[in-house]
Amino acid sequence: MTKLSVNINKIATLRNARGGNVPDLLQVAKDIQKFGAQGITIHPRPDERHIRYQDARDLKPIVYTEFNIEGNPQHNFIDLVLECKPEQVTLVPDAIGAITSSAGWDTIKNQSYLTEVIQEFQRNGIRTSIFVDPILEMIEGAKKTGTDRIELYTEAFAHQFGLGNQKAIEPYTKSAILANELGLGINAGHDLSLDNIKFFKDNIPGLLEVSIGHALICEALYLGLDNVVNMYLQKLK
Ligand SMILES: CC(=O)[C@@H](O)[C@H](O)COP(=O)(O)O
Ligand SMILES: NCC(=O)COP(=O)(O)O
Repeated sequence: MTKLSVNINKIATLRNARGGNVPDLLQVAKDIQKFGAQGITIHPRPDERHIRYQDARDLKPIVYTEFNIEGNPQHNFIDLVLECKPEQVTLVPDAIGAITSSAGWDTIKNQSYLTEVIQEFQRNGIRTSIFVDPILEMIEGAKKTGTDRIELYTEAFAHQFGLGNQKAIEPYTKSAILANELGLGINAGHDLSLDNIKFFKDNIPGLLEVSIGHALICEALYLGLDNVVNMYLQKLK
C-alpha cells in the first residue's frame, strides 16, 4: 500500500487571500485525516506566502497521522522542524522566491551539507527524505548522504504523461529499482493527480508514500474533499 499525504499549502493560500481564518487550516487538516488520508504535508516557504511557520506549530498537536514538513534546510527551517518534531522532514533545494519546487538536489555536489543536516534531524528522531530527480547518479548520491528516503520529483512525468507519453515513467521505474536495491525508502510528489496517480503507482516498485496538493485541492472544487481523498486511496491500494 502507498500512503497518501495531503499537502495543504493551497488551503493556506486561500485563507491568506482574505487575511482571516477561512478556510480554517486546522479544521481542514482534521477533516482530511478523518476522510482517510494517512498524512499531512506542509511546505512552509521563507516568505510564508501560504503555510506560515506558526501553522506548523499549530498543526503539530492536530496531526495524528504522519506529519511531513518540506522545505529548504536553512536555519529558520531547521529550527522549526526541530521544534515541531514531525515524523518526516523532506529536504527540497528551493531558491528563495521560487514559485514552486522545480528541481531535485544535486546529491553529489551537496553531499557533505546534506549528510550534516540529515544527521541532525535523525539524531532528533525525525525520518528524512530528500527531493531528487530520477537520475541514477543522484539516487546513488542520496544513499551516501545517509537519508532514510528519497522523494522522486514527478513534475516531468506528470507533464509528459499528460501529453500521452507513457515512456516518461521509465527513469522513475529505474530509479525506484536502484533505490530499492540500495535500501532507500521511496516517496514521490509534484503534480500528481487523479489522472496520473494509478499509472505512476503501478510502475514504481516499493512506493511508500505520495504527497499531493495542488491537483487534489483543484479536483476537490468539483468533486468534494472527502470524495477526492477516497478516490486517491482507491487508486493507491
Ligand atoms: C516539493 C514539492 O514538490 C511540493 O512541496 C511543492 O513544491 C509544493 O509547494 P508549493 O505549494 O509552494 O508549490
Ligand atoms: N511533495 C510534493 C507535494 O507535497 C505536493 O506537490 P503538488 O501536488 O502541490 O504539486
